[in-house]
Amino acid sequence: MEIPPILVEIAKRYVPETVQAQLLNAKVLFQTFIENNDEFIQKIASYIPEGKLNQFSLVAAFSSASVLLFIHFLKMRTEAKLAKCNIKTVQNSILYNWPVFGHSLGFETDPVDFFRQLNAAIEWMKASDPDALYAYAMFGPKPAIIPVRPEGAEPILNSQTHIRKGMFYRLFEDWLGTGLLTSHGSKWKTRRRLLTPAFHKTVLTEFVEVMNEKAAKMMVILDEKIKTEKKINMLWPITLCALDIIVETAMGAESDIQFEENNYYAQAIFDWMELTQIRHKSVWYWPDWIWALSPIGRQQNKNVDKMHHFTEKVIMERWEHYKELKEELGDDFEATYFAEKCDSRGRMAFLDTLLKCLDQNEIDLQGIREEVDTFMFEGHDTTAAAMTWAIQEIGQHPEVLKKLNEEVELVFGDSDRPATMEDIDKLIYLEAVTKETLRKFPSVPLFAREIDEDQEVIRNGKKFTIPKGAIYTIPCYKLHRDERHWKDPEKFDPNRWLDGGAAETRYAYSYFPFSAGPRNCIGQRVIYILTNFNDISKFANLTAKIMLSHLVRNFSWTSLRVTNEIPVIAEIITRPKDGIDVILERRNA
Ligand code: HEM
Repeated sequence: MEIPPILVEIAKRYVPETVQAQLLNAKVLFQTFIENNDEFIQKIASYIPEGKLNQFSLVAAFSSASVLLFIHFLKMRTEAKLAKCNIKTVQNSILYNWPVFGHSLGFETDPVDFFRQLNAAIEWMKASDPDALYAYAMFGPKPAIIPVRPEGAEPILNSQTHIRKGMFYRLFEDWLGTGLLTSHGSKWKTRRRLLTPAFHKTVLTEFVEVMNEKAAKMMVILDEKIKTEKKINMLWPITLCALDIIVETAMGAESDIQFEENNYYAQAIFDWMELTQIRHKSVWYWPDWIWALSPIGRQQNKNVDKMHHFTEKVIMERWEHYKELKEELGDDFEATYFAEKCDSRGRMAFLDTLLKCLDQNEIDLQGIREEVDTFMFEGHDTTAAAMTWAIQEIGQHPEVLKKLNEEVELVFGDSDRPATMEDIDKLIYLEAVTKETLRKFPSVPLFAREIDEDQEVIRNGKKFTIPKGAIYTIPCYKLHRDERHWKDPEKFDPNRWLDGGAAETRYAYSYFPFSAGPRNCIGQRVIYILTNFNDISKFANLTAKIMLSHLVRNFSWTSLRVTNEIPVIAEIITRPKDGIDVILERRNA
């Protein structure tokens, strides 16, 4: 679709440059929609009787105008209410507020630019009003409320009332159904209670063995790589290793995904992520029926079928094994199965805890699939992203790598034995490195809640009201870098987390990479229980620590790019655009 040159000329002369950019953005969005849905549009057109096009267009134009006017009226009413609630929006030059559609059309389509824009909007709001706790953006008549200071996150995260996830999470349901991440109300409460024992110490101790085994395999792969490649992009090997770990720990399925370049399950997961991110950014794909009819929606269905097929097969095989053993062992079953006979290698998996619930009619097979899929989704990419950023920061700070080398030498000496839980507890500096990495790069950059009741917040004598119906969107990445809470927030400084460091007395909501309150990450219990730490500030990511300790014991490396110059993509997960390149060398080669 071409815009008449006269309009282009008028726009160039009289419309400010920032608004011109937003107009171009809207044009790209519209064109992408037309291109991707050509078939669908043709189909709609085929229903219009021949010769009736003009009449049809008139009725359609009139009805559309009425609907748009109504939406615009609702939008204006909401914005007037927000002004009374002391919540403002950003200047149009940062993010344009369109009639009817609000800010939704003004968001950058490129994920790196989108994230920069969001962060710039938060900075602008803080600079323009030092007392501001929140900013809003409109998605048509629906407001998204964004805390711009950590103090604004506390009332919602801490609440037992606001536990419903934001509407964006619906886009994960084609794969995850309504499992722990996406469900709410009594279903969520029941599932959370059922799943908590899956993180019991006996289950988790088995994981250390799996993690060591998979990390050792990654060392073999890296050894092979450095023979032929000068610079190595670490994102891919780390992601595959994390996926290998979660396939075995969640499902108990023997997995060698790291060595199988074309593994169909891994491929389906990566394709699903990519297409979900496209859907996330494209409002027109949100209604399920448009998505289902669109070519990429159909492609996505195939990915979902593949992933469900894989999980269902594993669940059924393990369930049959469970039932057979139950019959064979009678009264001894419980003690034997959970102690040593879960599979031929005597290993427990999250799935085994769920099978017991199935046996006691507390969950059905579909419920089990939802939860296993949820662990797959939440468990691998989060860890892989954190690891990747840690490797980047370590490779850019030789003094950090030196301290890590000294620490692993002290704990492991020359031995290449697997890491035990006791070893992991002793790696205090490595723990500080993982915490600082998750401060600068929390794996989940944004998370959201749907507000079911008005929530009042009083701060420095000023009252803010987060209205019912708002999507409350928490920019974890930006709040972790708040200059009122962290000195030199852009600096990577693991010393903050050592004894006497600034993090010891920090405000709790200035750092929450695992979220906080009732809907926090159930995966963090892995660390919590195993290490017997009573203080939440002492957790570290077990998987990341085991994988990183293997890496530090075997290799040294230098990062080829400066961290703060790497473009960050923050859609579902915070990751470096194009991964990270390092020069990797065998230690003591
Ligand atoms: C570095 C590693 C990880 C980070 C940074 C992380 C972070 C988070 C965050 C921020 C949330 C809240 C998300 C939201 O409200 O939308 C969450 C939820 C969750 N995480 Fe993790 N996670 C990690 C690892 C894991 C692992 C290893 C598992 C499972 C094995 C896991 C399972 C879950 C589940 C099931 C939820 C939903 C909990 C609920 O709503 O009740 N996560 N995680």
